[in-house]
Amino acid sequence: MNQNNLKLLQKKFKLYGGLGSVDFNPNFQKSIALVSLNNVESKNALSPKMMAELSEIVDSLENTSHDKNYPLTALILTGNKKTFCSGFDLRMTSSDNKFKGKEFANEMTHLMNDTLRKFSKLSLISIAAIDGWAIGGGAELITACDFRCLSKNAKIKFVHSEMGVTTDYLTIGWGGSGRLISILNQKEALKILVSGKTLTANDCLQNGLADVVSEESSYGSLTDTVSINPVIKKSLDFLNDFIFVDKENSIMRSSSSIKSFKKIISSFSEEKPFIKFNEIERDAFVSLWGENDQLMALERKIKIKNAGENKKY
Ligand SMILES: CC[C@@H](C(=O)O)C(=O)SCCNC(=O)CCNC(=O)[C@H](O)C(C)(C)COP(=O)(O)OP(=O)(O)OC[C@H]1O[C@@H](n2cnc3c(N)ncnc32)[C@H](O)[C@@H]1OP(=O)(O)O
Repeated sequence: MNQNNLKLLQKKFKLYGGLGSVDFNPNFQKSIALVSLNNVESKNALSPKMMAELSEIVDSLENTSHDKNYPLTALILTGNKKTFCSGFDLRMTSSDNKFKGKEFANEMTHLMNDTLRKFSKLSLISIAAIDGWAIGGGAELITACDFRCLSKNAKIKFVHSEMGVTTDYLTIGWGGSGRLISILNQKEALKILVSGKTLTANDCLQNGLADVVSEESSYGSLTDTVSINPVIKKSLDFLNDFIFVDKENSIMRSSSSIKSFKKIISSFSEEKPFIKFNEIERDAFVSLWGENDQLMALERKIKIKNAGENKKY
């Protein structure tokens, strides 16, 4: 979608309105942002207004400024109060018939497809911190993240095949099936999508949809005090292992290297010829070589070598 059409859709969806908000905290933790879905009365369903907000946040994410010592390299996507997200806010359909129409379905799928495609291709490492339900469009959202951390009470359900009233125009509309195939495989994705089975944390750990499980679930509202939200805390631990060489002393890995790897990996897709993929990989390598982060890393290595007995290089 071109940028002008996207801006028009964002504007239109803001006017369509609805309850709730998508909140963005770029300085949640060193180098990590937090995006949270807040529409608690409807289990964090996304209203049109929230879709526009999410789309704008994703657009701004690549350029968000951050503490210069800890450039933004990762983000957590979560839902407020013991639920991740229950998909599209179905209350909209009783407030106005246009939300039951094909025109709206078409706009929604364009906006959400664009948002989640961009989200999954961000140069930031993303993790969905999932407590309670991720259902319908909510299940599709978690497929846009690189990783998923589930509480033991999490439930994932691609409800689409069950939605008798709406399946003729609201099929799997936010790009989740393609992404589910790339996370799992065609056979597993087919089973999950067609059966609409509710997947527990254990199911997801077994089939590979979950990367980590928190034995505790969250106790209450989401706050910046991560210690009271175990799913967020577990997600942070998971991310910090990627980001820091030495967590105790807050020594980061090269942020440009992390972001570059994320860009390279997310640019790979089966439709793209390998040659194109190799080109992207090559360009990234050349652009990093000789830059500050690499030179500093080399210097660190040389110091270690000179200090130690191992004189291989
Ligand atoms: C491409 C997107 C599109 C798609 O194709 O799938 C969609 O996303 S359509 C929406 C798909 N989502 C659903 O079908 C989920 C519907 N909700 C449920 O099945 C259940 O509510 C739940 C999520 C499994 C939770 O069940 P439970 O814990 O028993 O809570 P309640 O059912 O009592 O819910 C509390 C409260 O929240 C309201 N609610 C829940 N989901 C939605 C929603 N998607 N839109 C609007 N409101 C929602 C529910 O009605 C309750 O409200 P009150 O009765 O006023 O308390």
